[in-house]
Amino acid sequence: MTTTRKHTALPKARTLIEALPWLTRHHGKTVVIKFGGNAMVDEELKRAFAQDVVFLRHAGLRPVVVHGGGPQISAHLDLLGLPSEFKGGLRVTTPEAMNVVRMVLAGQVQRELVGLLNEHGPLAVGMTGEDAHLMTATKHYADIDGERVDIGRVGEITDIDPGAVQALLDDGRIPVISSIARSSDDGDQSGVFNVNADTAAAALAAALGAETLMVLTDVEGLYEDWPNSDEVISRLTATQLEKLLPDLASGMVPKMQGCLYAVRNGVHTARVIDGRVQHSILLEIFTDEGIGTMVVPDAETEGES
Ligand SMILES: Nc1ncnc2c1ncn2[C@@H]1O[C@H](COP(=O)(O)OP(=O)(O)O)[C@@H](O)[C@H]1O
Ligand SMILES: CC(=O)N[C@@H](CCC(=O)OP(=O)(O)O)C(=O)O
Repeated sequence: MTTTRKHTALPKARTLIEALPWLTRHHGKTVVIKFGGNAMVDEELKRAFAQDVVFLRHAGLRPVVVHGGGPQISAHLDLLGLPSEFKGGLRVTTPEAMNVVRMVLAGQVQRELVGLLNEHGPLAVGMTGEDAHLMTATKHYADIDGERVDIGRVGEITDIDPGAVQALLDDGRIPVISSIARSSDDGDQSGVFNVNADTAAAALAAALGAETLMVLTDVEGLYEDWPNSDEVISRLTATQLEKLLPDLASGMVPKMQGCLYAVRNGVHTARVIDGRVQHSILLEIFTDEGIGTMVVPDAETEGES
């Protein structure tokens, strides 16, 4: 090897070695990654996302993908001349809209992610919360200023049966899950519920005993004083987050509620990271330069990357 080649190769080796403690720490651990609809609109980002997830799998972690698709659902409803209305951060879901939600999430967004992951080998298997009783839900009512509001076929998860996901992970596969739940009511003719994907990812992370919940979105993390400042809170405990929850708005509400639920139910860290940054997952897991916001259980004082 010439001296020049040695010089250019060395930083690459250093980067790999920097990852060694994180590889050791995360080996065999389950990571639930929520890929948000707003971070999913860019082709290059989607490809980089798939590469990162496959990298995690080959590095010995057990990644599970739960995907959103809010913008894609809204675009399709718009195409059909149907309205998109949100109350308390959740889509008002008529039975007609429910059909569109299911079609777009399971038939379009999930298929695309499975395809991108499987460009790297026979790894990804798509399913929805309906499959193998993965997610069971009852009707959820929104709480708007203390009032109980009917928002249609939006579900509240009552039970998770993670058996099928565990089996896929044990088989070395990458489960890719759409946030649609079966109804707990056998007499319910419509059969399925629309669940916010952040909520579904958090519930699944807890049920799987995941080490990490990672929520990718279209902002840098949780802003301390949104929309007035772009100061990101880098780390907070469950109790600190609980105090902030009433002041949060729109899409951040289910995200941070999900993070809180996850760390209060056995998940070691819940992170909100910027899905617009290419390879943000690798940066977050394998380098010292953790980005975004990390939520930890109350007892924990020292962080992990
Ligand atoms: N405190 C906050 N910090 C950051 N973003 C916030 C905050 N409060 C509200 N938001 C809004 O939440 C959005 C993220 O939620 P959402 O649009 O549902 O993302 P995704 O499609 O990734 O699930 C941000 O783009 C921002 O507009
Ligand atoms: C009940 C509810 O609001 N469900 C969401 C499900 C998709 C989702 O959560 O997508 P993002 O992660 O891209 O926002 C919806 O219909 O938009």
